[in-house]
Amino acid sequence: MDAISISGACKSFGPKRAVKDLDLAVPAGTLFGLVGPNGAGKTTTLSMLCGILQPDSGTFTVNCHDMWLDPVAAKANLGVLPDGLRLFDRLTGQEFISYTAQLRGMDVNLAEERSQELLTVLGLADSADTLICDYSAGMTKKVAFASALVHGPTVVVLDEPFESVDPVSGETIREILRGFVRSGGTVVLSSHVMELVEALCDHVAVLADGELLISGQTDEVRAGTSLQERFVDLVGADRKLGELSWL
Ligand SMILES: Nc1ncnc2c1ncn2[C@@H]1O[C@H](COP(=O)(O)OP(=O)(O)OP(=O)(O)O)[C@@H](O)[C@H]1O
Repeated sequence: MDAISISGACKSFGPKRAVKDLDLAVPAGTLFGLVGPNGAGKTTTLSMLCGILQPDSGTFTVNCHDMWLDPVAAKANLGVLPDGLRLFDRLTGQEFISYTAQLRGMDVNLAEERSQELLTVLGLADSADTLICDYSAGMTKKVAFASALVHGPTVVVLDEPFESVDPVSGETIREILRGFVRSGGTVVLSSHVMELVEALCDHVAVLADGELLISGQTDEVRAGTSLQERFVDLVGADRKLGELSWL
């Protein structure tokens, strides 16, 4: 069964066709990496999937619920770490995670308990009572990550979850995600770090210029080489362009 299914997705911004008739299926219980060059359409695709950005056309389902026809059902078991979305930064980390949990209908005591647990696991216990506006970029990312998990979703969509995050916290996040998938959850994440995606994700899709170039098990996509090499081959980078004669 597919936890996520995208079919015929299109989105343009004026003349720019950011996503072009994209089909993508994410099997349940997988750790799925979405990679692509800058401007490939990753954030646009994930934003449409999560109900943040209105698509021009296409269907987006989460756990068989249509995100745009039945958003309440589709979002019920979904956790989202969006890229660049503002948090309520006049709340402390503890308040924000707890508030998010309560918006999800959780009991206040459980919300407080889980937010403290998440802050501790993510190394933010000492900053639990600091306002988010005073957090560093990595701390803010970790609080947003915690708020994506606090209600115990079955599917999580994470746009660049490792960006700005220190190596120790990065390993903690990877451990959390591996454990989540072992217990039956599904993860979709975008990243520019090929080594990380190759080591962490069992499935990967490569997007370029709004189109899906390849999708499948990581070993199939790698095709006997490294994901980095395969990615560069697929997106057709001209290595000579990296040479600056005057430098
Ligand atoms: N709100 C917007 N208005 C106009 N153009 C946009 C908007 N959002 C995205 N785009 C354009 O759509 C294309 C896809 O952008 P998107 O952010 O989805 O790419 P991405 O793969 O997430 O890139 P990156 O890896 O750099 O984060 C880009 O050409 C971008 O300039």
